Amino acid sequence: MKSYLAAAVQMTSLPDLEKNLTQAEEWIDLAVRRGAELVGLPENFSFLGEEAQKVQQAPEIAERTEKFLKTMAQRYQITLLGGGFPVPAEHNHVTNTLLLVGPDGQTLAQYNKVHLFDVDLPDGNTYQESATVLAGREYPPVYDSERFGRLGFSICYDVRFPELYRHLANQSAEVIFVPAAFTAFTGKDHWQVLLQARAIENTAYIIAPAQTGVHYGRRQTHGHAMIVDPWGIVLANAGREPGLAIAEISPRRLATVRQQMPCLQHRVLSTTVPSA
Ligand SMILES: O=C(O)CNC(=O)[C@H](CS)NC(=O)CCC(=O)C(=O)O
Repeated sequence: MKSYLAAAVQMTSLPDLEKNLTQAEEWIDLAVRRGAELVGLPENFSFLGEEAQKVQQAPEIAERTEKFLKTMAQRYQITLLGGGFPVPAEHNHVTNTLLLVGPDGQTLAQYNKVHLFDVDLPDGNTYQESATVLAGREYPPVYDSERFGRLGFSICYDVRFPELYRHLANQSAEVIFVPAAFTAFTGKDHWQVLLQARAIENTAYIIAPAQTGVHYGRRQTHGHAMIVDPWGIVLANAGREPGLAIAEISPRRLATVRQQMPCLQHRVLSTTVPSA
């Protein structure tokens, strides 16, 4: 692992696959021009729309999205993370699936979102992700990248479940992705705090690509894609407009923080690695 630049993309995805992929490529292109070698796209980057429409279009979305990720990774010679996108599953459901693709176009890691967002918010919006999504049943993997360190994965609402991140830390994760489509309502109070908490308690980098703005109807997301360092410092924050959060991931910084704050060495109650 050497020092490198990572980018968390922030975009306003719409119920329009083609437009979203075009928008995503523009941000990837800019991230690469600015030197990023590891680029993350947010949850639902390729389609964000009505649940029924999502399920109906899932076969096309899944096929085009996977192909897009492989083409982009090869074209720009980067390692690319696609935050969740719908992949057809049984009983007219989909999985909310994340993919990590390498510069040769090969799939390096895959994860199906475990925690589904079934929540009635005080602002009147109701979310019932489980109506269309089949929950993943396995812990996310840690992908050991020689270039980028040990990469851990999660998606959006997962960020509220610290046991998932502790599992990743138990597998020696050093850089953890949290691609999200956080609601505007919860995001203003919870998003940054949760990301910093996950970074601090696991002394790991957090790369959090995000959705922002109004997508359709009353669906509005919080934005603030960010990269947080292992001390909990926000290194980059994309704010509210579509754009990028770019920061250096440094193995020296990681080692320094893990020396200054050796809490991972002081684990008492979760030293056994839970089975998947
Ligand atoms: O809104 C949409 O249509 C798109 N959103 C999503 O796809 C996902 C699943 S519904 N959103 C979250 O997980 C939000 C979590 C969250 O916001 C929190 O934990 O507070």
